[in-house]
Amino acid sequence: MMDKPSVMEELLAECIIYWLFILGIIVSSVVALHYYLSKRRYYQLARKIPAPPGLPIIGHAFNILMGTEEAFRNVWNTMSDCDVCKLWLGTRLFVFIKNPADIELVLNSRIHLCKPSESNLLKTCLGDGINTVSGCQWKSYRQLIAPMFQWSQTFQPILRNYSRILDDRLLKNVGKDIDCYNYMSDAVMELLLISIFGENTDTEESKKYFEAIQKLKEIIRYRQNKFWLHPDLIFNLTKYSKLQKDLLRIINRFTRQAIKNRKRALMEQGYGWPKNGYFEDQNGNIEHNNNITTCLKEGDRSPSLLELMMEVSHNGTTLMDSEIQNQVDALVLEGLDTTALTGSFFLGVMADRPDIQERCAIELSQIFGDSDRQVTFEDTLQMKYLERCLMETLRIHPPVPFITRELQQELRLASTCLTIPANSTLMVDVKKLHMNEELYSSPDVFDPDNFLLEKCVSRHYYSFIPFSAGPRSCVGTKYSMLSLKVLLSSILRKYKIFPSSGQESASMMTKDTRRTERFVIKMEHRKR
Ligand code: HEM
Repeated sequence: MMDKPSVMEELLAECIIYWLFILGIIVSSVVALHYYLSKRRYYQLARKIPAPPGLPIIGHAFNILMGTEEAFRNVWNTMSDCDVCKLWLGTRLFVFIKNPADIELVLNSRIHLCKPSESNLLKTCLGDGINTVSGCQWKSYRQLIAPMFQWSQTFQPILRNYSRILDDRLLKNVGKDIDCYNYMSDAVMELLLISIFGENTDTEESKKYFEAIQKLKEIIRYRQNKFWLHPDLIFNLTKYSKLQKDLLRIINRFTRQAIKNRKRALMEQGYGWPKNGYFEDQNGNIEHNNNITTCLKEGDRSPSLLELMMEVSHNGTTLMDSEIQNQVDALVLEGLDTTALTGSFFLGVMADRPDIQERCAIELSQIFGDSDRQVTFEDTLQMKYLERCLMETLRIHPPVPFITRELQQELRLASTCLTIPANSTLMVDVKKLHMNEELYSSPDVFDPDNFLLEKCVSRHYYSFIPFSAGPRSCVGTKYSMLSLKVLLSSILRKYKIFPSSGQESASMMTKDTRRTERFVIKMEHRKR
């Protein structure tokens, strides 16, 4: 049997507990004070920024728990009266801006180039793509990839082939209800397949790859909006975790195989594969790797983006296979949904506004006359009215409604005397900017003349930023405008578009921030 503790021992135990308690209070006070002192400026600056009503301590987390749409709607209402607005998510600060002068300060800067930590979710799935990394790594990827998109003409033979494929598919749908988004995303998918992976890639595997990328994007978006799903520990308990793993398996298998196939094809043509900027010829001699593009350009086809990436060398280092894989996935991820949404909304508006559709058709008949010939790059340069309609589509319905940055340094705004603290997440509200009455006289009305030259020059340069602007803007801008012109002009030259009965008016859906509107249209042959 154990002896009962003596009075002395009991006193000693009480004393220890007492001092431990005191020590605990001191340590937590020091930690809290240190946190407050280190963050004092952060909170001082943040306090001055206007906000929609929130709760103490948790801020707007409750709103976000109800769904980000609700939280963003609050921001939308608050921002009707002021250019800046904040949202608290626990201790994380999100600041929304919509004034072109402030936007220019951020997007044009060489300092504020970092993506916020939410993009880490994308990074953990698809690796270090140009769209998620920051710093030197981003700079070197950007220097490699951006020039590949300067060669609009090199896409022309591909686009020409493509509009023929599109014609066949359209013929099958004449007179039927067509879901614009499904239709456009199939079309853009094929286009991206040809441009990125080269020819003969329209297989079951490639369809699965694109489907997987789209589903993965949905899962990532869902997870980004539910902050309690951010830690892997919790996310791994959900059904989405398994689905994500399956999708990643499909994506990785497809891209790896595509790289392997292109390498084999190039080797069969007499080119070995480059090692650190060099390649082996058939006799095993090592030569500098600078003539695959030349070889392909001199042949009867343009190099695909994958081939360009495989070839490209920078500062003596070649992209590794895994890096190429990440960049290819990043391009598909960024390019598919955005281009498809724009085309879909454009078709919805055309169905809704026969007057505008007719003006496009007249412009196209002036370019092509009665000819059935395929569209050329030069033709696309003459499609001025169609281009203005596309820009107006992107104004009213920007596929990327928020452009985000993690601020590494404080940012003093130009429009007010407010300063946004370092380490906050900046959200450029593209939709709100494009709906500003001071920039566009009737912002809710679909009016392609908003993009007449004289109107454009009288507005602030950063009044229209669907592709963002500055050093981190979209690399696919020219590519997507060119491909949309080819796709949409091919449709409007031959077909008249009508709304399907019961269809919500596309040109009136200006206030809604939803991303994937569904428009159903009908097509009939256009009389020459
Ligand atoms: C209508 C079509 C498109 C729109 C509206 C659009 C819009 C955007 C926007 C707003 C950004 C964010 C830029 C920033 O953070 O400042 C972006 C980035 C990007 N886009 Fe696009 N995009 C489109 C099509 C494409 C296409 C077709 C591709 C490629 C095939 C592409 C590739 C990229 C890439 C790689 C980035 C990341 C650039 C970087 O971080 O340096 N985009 N895009």
